Formats: sequence, C-alpha cells, structure tokens
Amino acid sequence: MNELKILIVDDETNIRKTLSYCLAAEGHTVIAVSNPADAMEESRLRVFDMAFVDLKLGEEDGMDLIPALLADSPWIKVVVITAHASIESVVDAMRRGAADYLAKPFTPSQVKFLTGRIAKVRELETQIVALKENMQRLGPEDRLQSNNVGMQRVMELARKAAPSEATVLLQGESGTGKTVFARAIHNWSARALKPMAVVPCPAIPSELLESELFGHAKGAFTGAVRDNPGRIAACERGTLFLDEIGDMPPAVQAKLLRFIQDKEYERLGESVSRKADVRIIAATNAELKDRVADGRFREDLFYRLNVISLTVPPLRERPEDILALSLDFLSYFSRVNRKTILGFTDEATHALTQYVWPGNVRELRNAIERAVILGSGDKLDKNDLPESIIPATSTLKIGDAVSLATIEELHIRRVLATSSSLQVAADILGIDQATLWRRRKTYGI
Ligand SMILES: Nc1ncnc2c1ncn2[C@@H]1O[C@H](COP(=O)(O)OP(=O)(O)OP(=O)(O)O)[C@@H](O)[C@H]1O
Repeated sequence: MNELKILIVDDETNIRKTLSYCLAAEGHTVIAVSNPADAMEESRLRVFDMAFVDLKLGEEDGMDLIPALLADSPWIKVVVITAHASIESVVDAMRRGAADYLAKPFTPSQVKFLTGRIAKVRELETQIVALKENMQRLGPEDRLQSNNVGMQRVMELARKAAPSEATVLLQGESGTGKTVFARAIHNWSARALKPMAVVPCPAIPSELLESELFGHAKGAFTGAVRDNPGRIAACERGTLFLDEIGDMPPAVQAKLLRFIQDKEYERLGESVSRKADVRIIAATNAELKDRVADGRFREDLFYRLNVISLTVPPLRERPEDILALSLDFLSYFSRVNRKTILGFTDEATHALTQYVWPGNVRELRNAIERAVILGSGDKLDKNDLPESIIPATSTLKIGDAVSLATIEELHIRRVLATSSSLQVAADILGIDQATLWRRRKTYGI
C-alpha cells in the first residue's frame, strides 16, 4: 500500500499514542500534536497527505483547523475524530472540507480501513496528475535507443544515475531531448509513481518564477488572492525538472541553492521554513560555465546542480538515429492523420540524412508531421519536406509575397544551420538567447 505522511491532532495523549502506533505499524510516517497552533506549524514544515483532527481540542475547536489545513495544503485529506459522532458536527466538518470521520472509541481495523481508502484516493490523484501531464504531451513514444555510441553512453549514464537521489544537470542544444531524458530518469527512479513537474524557466516571467516554484501566501503581492503551495510542494516525493535553468533570475537561484542544500524553503510572503522531499533535475542549452564566468549564474549553485552531468549530443552528431526517429514519427503521425504512408523515397531519405538539423529532434519531428499532413503518395517524397531543410532548392527571396514570419523563420533556420553555437547565432541575429529560444519554440526549430 501507498505510504502516507499523517498528522494527528488530539489533546488526549492516549489517542495520540494509540493512533500513532496503529498507523506506524502500517508503514505510515506519523507526527502527533495536541493543539491547532502546533498542527499549523507542522503543516508548514512538512507535506502531509492526511490529518486526523479531534473536534474537541481542550478549550479549542478542531472544526476551524479543517479549512486552515486545506488552505495550506489543498490535497490534504482531513478525517475528524468525534466522541459522539453527532450528525450535525459530522455534516459541518464535511462542509468545511473534511474527507471522513472516525467515531470514538475506534478499533485498529477501522483506522486501517479508513487510511487504506484514503491512500487509494491519494494514489489515484497522483496518477491523474501524471496522466494529465502525459496527455499534454501526447505524441510518439520516446525512442530510448540509439545506434550512436556517444548517445548510448549518455543513456547508460542516465540509467545509472536514475535510482540515486543525485541532482542531474542535462546539457545539450535545444530540441535534443533533454526533457525526454529528464522524464526517463524520473521513470527509472523510485519516485516514478509520484509527480514530475516541468518548469520552463524562460517561459515564466521572472517576477512570477519564485512564487511558481516555492508558492506564496495570500496577499504576498498584488494578485495573490489565495494561498498557492507552489510546484515544489505539489511534487512532494517526486521530481522537479527545471528547464533552461541558465535563465533563472539571481534571487530565485539563491533560494533554489538553499532548497538543494537544506531541503528547506519559504513561500513568498511568509517567514516560516517548510521542508519538501523533491529531486531536482535541471537542463540548460547555454554553457552554464560561461554564465558562471560572467557572473550571471551562481558558482555554488552550478556545483550543486552539476553532481551528475549528462550532455545530450545534437542530432547532427548522431546521424545514425535520423532514420529510425523519422520512421517512428512517420508511423505515429500517419496513424493520427489516418493515412497509410509506408516510408520515404530515396531522395527524401537522402535529404533527411544530409540536413544538419539545427533544431535537432524537435525540428525533425515537426518536419515529418508536416510532411505526413501535406504528402499524398504512399511514400513521403523530398518535395513533401519543408523547403528550409533543402536550402539549395529554396527560391524564397526578400521582397517575395510572403509574410514577415516566413522570412524570419527561414532566416533563423539558415543562421542556426551555419552557426557553431546558439550564442553565435543569437549574436548574428542581434537578439539575446532568451529571444532566440522563444522564436525557436514558435517555429519548432
Ligand atoms: N529520443 C527521442 N525519441 C522521440 N522523440 C524525441 C526524442 N528526443 C526528443 N524527442 C522529441 O523532440 C522534441 C524536443 O525534445 P525535448 O523537449 O526533450 O528537447 P529539449 O532538449 O528539452 O529542448 P529545449 O531545450 O528546447 O527544452 C519533443 O517533441 C520530443 O518528444
């Protein structure tokens, strides 16, 4: 059964002892306190799945604790303990958000049954989060095999690193599959059944990134109309994947460093420290060392992240994989578009394998999807592929009757194809790396 983290709030020592004993014997982690103030303090310190709350806590009322616990941890399942099990008090507790009740005196088997039911609900909730994430990225299966020796070595390292708790830093150009690797490491680890959150750092305005990760208290800033637990709390016992970490603002870097060192953090607008058990995987397509050298990235954080470093090779350095990936994408997109396309003509195969793929696997995938939609024969031909991947035949000129976006896309593609790094390409284009990143996402390069 799924192990839970359980908070017990009861002013009677005997009940705290008996319940703690029953629950610990089932393998759950238990913290027991006697009053609402201590309960709230524990709730801020740790992430709980479930709480047993006595409705009569000496002079105090357990009823008010239900919404307070839920505001702090929206996922928590509160079970109220009541001496008389009066219908009114149980209904009132349910209205305030309680999940169930336990009438005193209770037996160990009642506690076991109730906790088992809630463990099942928590497990289903976690699965739904994972399924939602998967649905958002519906697409072909990730190909976790390669015919290229360099790529095979990276895969082997990833498999070895996965079961450890070590922080992993994934490096490599945009579109090489760093997110695919992060997900594979999560799935190969003991955290696989818990959520993995993906946070693309440049996609979130820097002033919001801190609250997105660490959460905020209601009123912490204009627009913070309710408490937000943050992504770290939401993936407790899971994995947090920080994409493009090189773009993380300095204030957030400092807070992340503290979290990696001490597993502690504060929500924005709160001074109380919270704990969370979350593994960090980070990715960057920029040379993080260069960012450290010019003072844009903290050196201490770099070393904390760089415990295990994997560099995913660009597609042009593993041409052996182009056709296998192309065939996977072809079969997936043919199925989705209800077409029967059996393969590629020799000319298309030649074009696919000769092109340098500056946008890596992402660009290849987009090119095949487009070709499947537009293609009409039983094999995809060179002419079905985007013009930009066959530059010699491109007839597009400045001044032609096409949109600015078409010209911009082609220009970026060509500059990328001839540049030695993203920084060089950004310099030629006269834009910063973050802008280039956004343009590449827009055009699927
Ligand atoms: N090995 C693979 N098998 C199947 N698809 C892949 C593989 N590697 C990458 N892709 C696909 O290519 C696209 C880009 O991959 P991914 O997002 O993992 O790259 P990335 O390196 O994280 O890019 P960025 O740095 O821009 O975030 C995705 O659609 C992904 O599914």
